[in-house]
Amino acid sequence: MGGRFVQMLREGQLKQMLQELGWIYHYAKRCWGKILLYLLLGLAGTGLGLGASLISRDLTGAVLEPGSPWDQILRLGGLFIGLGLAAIVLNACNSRIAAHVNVELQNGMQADLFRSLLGADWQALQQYHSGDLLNRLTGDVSTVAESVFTLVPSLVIRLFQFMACLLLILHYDPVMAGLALLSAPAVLLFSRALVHGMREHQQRMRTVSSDLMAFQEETLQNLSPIKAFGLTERFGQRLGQVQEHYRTASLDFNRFSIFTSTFFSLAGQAVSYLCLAWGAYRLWSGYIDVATMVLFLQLAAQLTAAFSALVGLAPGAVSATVAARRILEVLGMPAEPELEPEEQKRLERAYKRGRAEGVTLRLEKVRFSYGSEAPVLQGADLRARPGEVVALLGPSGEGKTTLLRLLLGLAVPQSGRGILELADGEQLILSPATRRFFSYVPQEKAIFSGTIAQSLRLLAPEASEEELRQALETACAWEFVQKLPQGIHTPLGERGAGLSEGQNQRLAIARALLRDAPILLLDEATSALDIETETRVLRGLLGQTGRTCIVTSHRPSVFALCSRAYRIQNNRLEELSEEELAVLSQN
Ligand SMILES: Nc1ncnc2c1ncn2[C@@H]1O[C@H](COP(=O)(O)OP(=O)(O)OP(=O)(O)O)[C@@H](O)[C@H]1O
Repeated sequence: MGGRFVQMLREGQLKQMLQELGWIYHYAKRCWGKILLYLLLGLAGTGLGLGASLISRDLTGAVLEPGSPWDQILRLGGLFIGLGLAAIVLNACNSRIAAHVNVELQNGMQADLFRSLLGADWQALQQYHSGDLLNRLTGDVSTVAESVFTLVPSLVIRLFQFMACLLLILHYDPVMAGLALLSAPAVLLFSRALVHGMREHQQRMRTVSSDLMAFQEETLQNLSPIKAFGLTERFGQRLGQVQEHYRTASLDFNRFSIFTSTFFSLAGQAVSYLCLAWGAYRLWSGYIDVATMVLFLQLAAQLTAAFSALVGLAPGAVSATVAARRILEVLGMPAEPELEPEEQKRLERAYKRGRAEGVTLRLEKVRFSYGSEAPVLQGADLRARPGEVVALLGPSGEGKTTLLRLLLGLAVPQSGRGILELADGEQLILSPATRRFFSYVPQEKAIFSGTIAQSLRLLAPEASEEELRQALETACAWEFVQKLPQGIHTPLGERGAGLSEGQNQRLAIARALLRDAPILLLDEATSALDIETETRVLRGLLGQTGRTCIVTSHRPSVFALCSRAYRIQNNRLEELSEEELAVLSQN
């Protein structure tokens, strides 16, 4: 046994499980008082139930006994009803406590996980499917929260029952106690294989349920193209395939569970028969009387039941540790670096100056690749001064968006550096902390559900209605917003549903303007607009003095408004001459 234990320890499995249990304990600790109260009330409820059974016996005896005094019958009857009512009240209290603890634990874990996801390194997050993360946020969190509540009290109660029975048997007959414990070595012997098998099955179950959620989430996100391409039938079939994986994993797990529970039931039954045989022998030999024999049999049965119940807690515990591991995995993702308080103060001061005097953006010899893939950029140099509008152009997939991610500190260069330079020459290395210098209009739809005003105030919570109107006017959005029946208070659906692509883009531009940051990044931000509206939007935007602007686009109409341009091609960033830019603008 010791060898197996050491082997498990060496493999790290036990260490991992202890780490997971420790983490669950860390959460359970927050609600320790309530869990204890639940446990005590639960035990009191059990006591009341037993008391009611004893009183019912006395009450029946008193009713059947001719000439029993009425006041005794009434007293016992009152007591019986009182105990029944008290048990109902206790049950209600416990159900309330359970709800409190469950919600508290679930919310606490979810909030931590959510915070960790939002603060995680962007590149690390790319490894996960959002459906999988959603499954961890909901399914895994709920599994762990429930386990804290159901497992801990059950474990205490069953252990108490087990020890009490064992001590009683030990008191009357140590040999019988030894026999009753015979199934324990079998359990310990198989515990490693059992726990290992259970974890494997649980992990597989969690993975397939994540796949299922990821598939459903992606399907719902893409309902329009699925319908447009007539793919509803195909997606129905694909759901069937993913469900088939889920079904196979569930049934395999079920087979494993049946096998293990049958094994333990057989072991328990064999032990009961042994106890029965031993008791019969002792009775036959005249060592014990029939009453003691009956007591033994009852205690042995209870002991076996408590033991089976304890073993029965294992799947729940393993499921909780597997879910905890999946949550810990996300919590353990590398976080974006944070600044020291001194650095933070320096950044605050620099930000104020940057807003007033403008900021120069520089990339120096930057090399970047996604993971171990081929580099997207090598030796990239770029400079954009305050008041300049710099275009980034290049064939699709060459790295324009990637370059903006580097500027935003989402992606981190493997070598070289990105710098923000203030008017007095002070330099700040690009990082997540320097993101506040930027306003950004992404390529994809990025309007949240809620009213137009709520969406705009996301970046400027204090903005007045007049300021919102001005930003909408600059982005050429006011012309359609003012025609909406509820104006800026018009509610929008998911990802700005209810507006056209071009209208969504103009809202995103207005929102970016409200941020009032010294650098503006536009990633194909006007691609859905007609040339005339695009020119008006860009003129309004770029006419704002002092801002440093970087614009990615494929359109000549955009280049005509730019001061300088860089082309990304074959992993290189090359500045265009004035003549080249002029030729491009006229194409
Ligand atoms: N998250 C990512 N993980 C791995 N590779 C990526 C990721 N995003 C982009 N890439 C790869 O990096 C390269 C540059 O992509 P990027 O989106 O920067 O191109 P782009 O020039 O903006 O394209 P487009 O004009 O089509 O928007 C592409 O080859 C793409 O496959």
